[in-house]
Amino acid sequence: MSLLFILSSYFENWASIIPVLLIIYVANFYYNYFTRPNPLPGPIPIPILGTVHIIGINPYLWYINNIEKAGTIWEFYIGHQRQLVVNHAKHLEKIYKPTPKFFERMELPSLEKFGVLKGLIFNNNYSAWHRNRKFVAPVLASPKFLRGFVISIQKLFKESENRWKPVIKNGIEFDFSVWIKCFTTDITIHHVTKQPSYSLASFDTNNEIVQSEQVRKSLNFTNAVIGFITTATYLLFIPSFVNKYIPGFRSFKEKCDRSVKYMNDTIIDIIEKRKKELEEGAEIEPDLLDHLLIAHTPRDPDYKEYDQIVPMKAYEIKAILWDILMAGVDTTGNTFSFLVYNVAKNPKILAKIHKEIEQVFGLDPNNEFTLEKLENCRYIEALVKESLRHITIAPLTLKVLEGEENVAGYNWPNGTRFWIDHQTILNNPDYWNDPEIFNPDRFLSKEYGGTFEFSNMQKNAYSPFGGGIRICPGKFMAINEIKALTVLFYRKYNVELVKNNEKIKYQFYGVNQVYDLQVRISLKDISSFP
Ligand code: HEM
Repeated sequence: MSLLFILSSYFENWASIIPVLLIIYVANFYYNYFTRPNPLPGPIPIPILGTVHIIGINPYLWYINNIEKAGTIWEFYIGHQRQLVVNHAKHLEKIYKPTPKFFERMELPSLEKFGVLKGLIFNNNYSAWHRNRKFVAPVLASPKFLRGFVISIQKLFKESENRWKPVIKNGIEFDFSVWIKCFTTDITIHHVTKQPSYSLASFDTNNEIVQSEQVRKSLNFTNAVIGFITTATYLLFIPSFVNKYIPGFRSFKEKCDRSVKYMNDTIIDIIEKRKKELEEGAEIEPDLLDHLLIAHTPRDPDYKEYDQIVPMKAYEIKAILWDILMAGVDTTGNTFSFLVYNVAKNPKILAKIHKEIEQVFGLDPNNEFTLEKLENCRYIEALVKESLRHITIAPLTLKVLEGEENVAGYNWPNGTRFWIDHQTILNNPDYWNDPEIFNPDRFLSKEYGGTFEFSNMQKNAYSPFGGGIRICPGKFMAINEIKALTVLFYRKYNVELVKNNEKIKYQFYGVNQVYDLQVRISLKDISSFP
């Protein structure tokens, strides 16, 4: 204030101080930039925007164009905040240690008011996060939960098949990237919250399902779920100053806020309704919501009278459901789109899939199958792993350092932000033979006809689900969902690209989002099995 006072006495009015303040701000910004410790390669930032104007919201694309200069660790800026990008597995050793040292993630203060930062993904309070993780992670990985999930997937797929029935004889064409997003949205909403969800029915019927109040509400909710990941990415990469004061950005931010509020209110309604049903004696089902509502209460089959653990509060459950809806939809959906594209391009891989399906499930393309059967699909498992490696849907994850640490040969202060560049690590020729080639055999042992280069791999070179204490808790759910979908499609249908010579199109919005993937689905001649 006193500086402003002194300055104001030199100028005739307040407005004339503004350019001087700006000059001071810019000079201070560049002084800090040019004297920063451990200068690394990266684009030079400008005040307020940082490097967003050069690299957009996908630092990976900037990196690809500047790979020679970048080295194994480089930097970019969001506003005035320095960000480091690590793209070598050898630098991950300390970051993935099972300690809270790299626990913190990005801050999204604009979502604070909705209470969604109190779950897992964006929770930066270690003890609150730890409590939630202990409730959630064991359920998502439990055979009981996964068994029910595999059955739900088959039921939902059957519904789509029934709608295809009248037209499938001549084959059907549609944008697979949209179909799969509807599928993963419905299955996640249904299996996590038990609510009916109609986005797949709406897609299959070209929006001609009966628009009852329930359907309309459900579709609004689905749109909010799908839009949320874009919102979160936007809030993360666009500095808050820009969102607050620049008109176009401000109105977009307000629209995001309305959608987040709608999603928030709907999730609260779902929890309250189910809580009441359970209190009135409804039967417990093996989904996540019921589990979280009853855990450590007298209705919990493992309940002990002197249990010290306090049951989950509604606000904690809300934040967790929010997380799962956000993390479970686009991730699996886009991974499966990449898989479908790569299988369509590789007839030899398709033949191996058919062979394994015949061995494990026999020739009946309508059999209901179990989680245990899926576990026997070694080739399909390798195929899923390779899909996650070749173009990984989560190319970047952020970890924030607490305290000081030496990473990549440099000492870094408290609060340093490390982005792990999974896409580059998963495609580094130092770790992978011909990484650009889509080859599931690299994950398969020699005994099963593979090359198994995976077994000699550099530590941490394969971490599409992240690593350390915050490794993805939905890993088994995702892998089983993609495996089940692979079986359901390829045992019964031909899945071809409409434009076979076109490359897959995708863009980074929080995850790599595939778009405009036109496919043709037709009934397979079952006798064509090898
Ligand atoms: C192909 C599918 C998926 C991929 C590639 C993926 C990848 C990731 C990655 C890279 C992280 C960050 C881990 C880290 O910080 O080191 C993460 C976190 C997370 N994922 Fe997934 N994920 C997938 C599917 C799912 C599914 C299906 C769910 C839930 C049903 C889920 C729930 C979560 C949650 C809750 C977190 C935050 C964990 C925490 O901070 O403690 N993910 N995932």
